[in-house]
Amino acid sequence: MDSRLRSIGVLLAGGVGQRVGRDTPKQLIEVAGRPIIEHSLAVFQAAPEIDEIVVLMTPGFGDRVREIVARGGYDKVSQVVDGGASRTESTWRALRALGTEECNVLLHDAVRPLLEPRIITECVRALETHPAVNVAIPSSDTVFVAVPGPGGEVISDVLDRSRLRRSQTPQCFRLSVIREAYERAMADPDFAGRPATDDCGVVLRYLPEVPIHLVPGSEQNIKVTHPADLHIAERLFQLAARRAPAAAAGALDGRSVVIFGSYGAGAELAGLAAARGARVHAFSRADGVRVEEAASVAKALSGVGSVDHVVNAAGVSHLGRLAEVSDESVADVMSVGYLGALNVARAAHPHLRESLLLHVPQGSGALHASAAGAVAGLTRALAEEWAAGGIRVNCLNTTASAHLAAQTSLDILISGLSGHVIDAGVDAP
Ligand SMILES: Nc1ccn([C@@H]2O[C@H](COP(=O)(O)OP(=O)(O)OP(=O)(O)O)[C@@H](O)[C@H]2O)c(=O)n1
Ligand SMILES: C[C@](O)(CO)[C@H](O)COP(=O)(O)O
Repeated sequence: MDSRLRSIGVLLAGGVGQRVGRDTPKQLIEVAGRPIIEHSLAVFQAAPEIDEIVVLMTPGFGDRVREIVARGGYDKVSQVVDGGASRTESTWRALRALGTEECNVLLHDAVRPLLEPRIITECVRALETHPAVNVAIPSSDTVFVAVPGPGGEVISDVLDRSRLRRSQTPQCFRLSVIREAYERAMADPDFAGRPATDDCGVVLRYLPEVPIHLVPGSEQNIKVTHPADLHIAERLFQLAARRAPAAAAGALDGRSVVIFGSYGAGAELAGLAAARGARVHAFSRADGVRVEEAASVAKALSGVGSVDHVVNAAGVSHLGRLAEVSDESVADVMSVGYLGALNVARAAHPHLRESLLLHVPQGSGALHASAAGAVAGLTRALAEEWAAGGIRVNCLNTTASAHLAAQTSLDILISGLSGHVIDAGVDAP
């Protein structure tokens, strides 16, 4: 088979998200600082195997997707097409929009935003030798058949779990194969009365002679279906950021990074960022820059001009119970710990191109906790306020060593996350 076929990612986003129950379709809800569909778009855009992306969007919301595409520079997107009344109708519309030239088609639920690049790579590789490919994971639950019984439902059969798999997406096909299956389905008067819940189901029913090869999916590749899935997805994105390997050399090539606070994590981060290609500007009290003074921060930043990332690692730590706190400690924690973060954010905004990262001051006790809570709240609110401008805002809350805090900071800067308060825990023993 021809391994040089073009590969087209189709994002199925034509649903209304009834089970999530919001006014807007769930694919437009923000998780980890971006609309869910944008996470999926970003994965397909970044995949070297993908040549083109077609989006099937809920009628009436196409312009929202076009805005996301334009703002994010997702230049592989060739068409945003109105979805149909059901998932299979959306697939059918996508197939009609794809033209006649043979290619690989990867049909993906836009509401599976945690798709791993590895899965796309394996699917496209599998399509070199298989005309149909699905992504699946074993079932950890026992699955049975329920039938109507006295007073409700009863179990009629318990299925053999060792042979059961849970179907995910992308579901991937040679275009001629999936088109043939759908043409037969659309010509079948019984199809509407017994629709398929996925595209492999259509191929299996109408082209049973075509084997559907399986590629291992991932437990993280969840489909946001119910309200609780929004929280699970948010948390999974946070964990992914924490697990990300310290950014590779060159990850910040050509980027400018301003760091306030030149002790501990600030100093370590300056070294790590420079080693990864960034132009680093570090400011501290030693240079006469005091984050608690708005004019001082603004002056430092105006000398730098446009900047890709700004990190506030300046903070005063405080340990102890409120009953034992001195007036001086209260003033320090509030002015450096909280007001400092606010000043850095306000002064950075006009210069900022990519992201702001605020370190929560370290410490313990009620005074510390109230300042930490204020910085976390500031982060979440700013992430929303600045999202339209494409600027991400995150916050790192850690008691780890300066080195681990700096590594985690670097991972957050390049992660694409926004609106996260990342608890980075402690160093591994
Ligand atoms: N008419 C439809 C219905 C669904 N989908 C897409 O198929 C994926 C999986 O569908 P599902 O989770 O069922 O989404 P919704 O149909 O939006 O959800 P619900 O059934 O709760 O309304 C989603 O990305 C969804 O947007 C689609 O493209 N066209
Ligand atoms: C395609 C799918 O995600 C595979 O698990 C699933 O069948 C879609 O079902 P939905 O009811 O449209 O969410």
